[in-house]
Amino acid sequence: MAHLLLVEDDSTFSKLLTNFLGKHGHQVKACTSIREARETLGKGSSDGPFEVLMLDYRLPDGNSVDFLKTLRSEGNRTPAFIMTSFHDVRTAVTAMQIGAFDYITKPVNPEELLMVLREALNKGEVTSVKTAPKAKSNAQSGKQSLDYIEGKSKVAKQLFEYVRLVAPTDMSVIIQGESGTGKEHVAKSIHRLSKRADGPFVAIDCGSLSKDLAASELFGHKKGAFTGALQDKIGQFEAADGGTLFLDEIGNLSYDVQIKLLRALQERIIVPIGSTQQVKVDVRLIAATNEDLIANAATGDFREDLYHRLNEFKIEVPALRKRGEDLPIFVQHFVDKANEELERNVRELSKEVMDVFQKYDWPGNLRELNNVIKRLVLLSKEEVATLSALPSEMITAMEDQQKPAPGSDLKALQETHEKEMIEKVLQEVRYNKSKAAKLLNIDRKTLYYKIEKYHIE
Ligand SMILES: Nc1ncnc2c1ncn2[C@@H]1O[C@H](COP(=O)(O)OP(=O)(O)OP(=O)(O)O)[C@@H](O)[C@H]1O
Repeated sequence: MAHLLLVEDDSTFSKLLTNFLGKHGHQVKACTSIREARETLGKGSSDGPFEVLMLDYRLPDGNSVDFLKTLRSEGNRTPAFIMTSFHDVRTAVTAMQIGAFDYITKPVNPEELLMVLREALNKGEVTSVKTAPKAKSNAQSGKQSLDYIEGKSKVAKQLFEYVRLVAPTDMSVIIQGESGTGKEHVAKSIHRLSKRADGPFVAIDCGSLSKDLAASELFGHKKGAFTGALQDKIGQFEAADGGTLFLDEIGNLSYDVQIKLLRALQERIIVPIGSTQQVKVDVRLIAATNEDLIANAATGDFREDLYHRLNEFKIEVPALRKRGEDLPIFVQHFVDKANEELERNVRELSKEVMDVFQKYDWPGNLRELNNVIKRLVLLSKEEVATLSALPSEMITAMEDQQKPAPGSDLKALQETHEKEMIEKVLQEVRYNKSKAAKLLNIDRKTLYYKIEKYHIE
């Protein structure tokens, strides 16, 4: 049995969900607004602690992405997922960057809800630090992990050429790319192919670090350095000694922490908070961002000197929509993975599903593809997954995407204008085609051609 907090303002849906989850042995506390949820999560409330937060995206007093951002900045690490309409998927993708465990699209499918809940419960507390297992030997670390797809497209080949080129050096690297494109995967590849492969790979999600705790997380602290520092703590810089430190969403670090980071990089020395002792560290830094750090530097949000220190080498990870022939390769990979995880036996996706996938623009990139396929596999009873297992909103969204926005098709606009003009002039000259051609400044042959083209009577 798990203790869950549900924040949902639709009371009928909230009751349904509470009953359904209750039948599956969970205890649900339901709130209807952010304010109520804050009170429930607040100190002294007898309802907590909660194991998972289930948040409707649109709430009467705000949206749950902002709410979650605040919770994470206050140090709350309870796994959370957002329930959203398909049209808000882009927002849900942002939510995952700030530490939501997953998102689920409405109307909520019960099996899918239980799957996401199970995964959230298995994951336990959301941490900002993810340590990859140490590579066992040089020979092994040189190989790509089985979970890793390189792809065949031109952009994929170039990406891995850069990875192989920079990996053996000790250069700092900035990995830039949209959310979910696989930046962390690329960072791990660089580590595995580097001379540090036998050392640790420590990944920190700067997006989910609270401002106050970021410095202590990175550089460690001494007992009593601040309220709550009950014992000495080693920072992740020290934990990554001899290996690679991967800072995801680096643009989120505060200015103060950026200064400390620059010093650590330049002098290879860190000083834990509340300590006077310098600690020598040997760490290679890889940073990832989906922001334009140069633009942030121009506005003063990111230190330019730190940017240049990090930018010894830059790698762009392409968006899924630009990876063309890689899509079917990733699809098969994620289908195999989902079959294994969910004990299903989906062989492939139908041609219609693949057509939708090819046309869809995948704002959440590989992460979104992985999620959509997991749901497809979960909901498919047959060996071939069909359109019926796709959220209908995805198909509609894809169709809307295909249509040009009103007024944006320049050619159609020009043609409409041209037709109207020819009709007007022809009326003015009482259908004397020679006169009309003269006034329109075209020859008679062209005028005849256009009259036929636009079906002008
Ligand atoms: N080359 C790859 N082969 C197989 N799976 C991949 C690959 N790249 C990424 N993935 C999968 O796609 C998902 C997103 O990858 P990852 O977390 O590395 O993206 P990211 O760009 O770092 O995301 P964010 O911007 O949110 O930090 C993960 O589930 C990961 O397992």
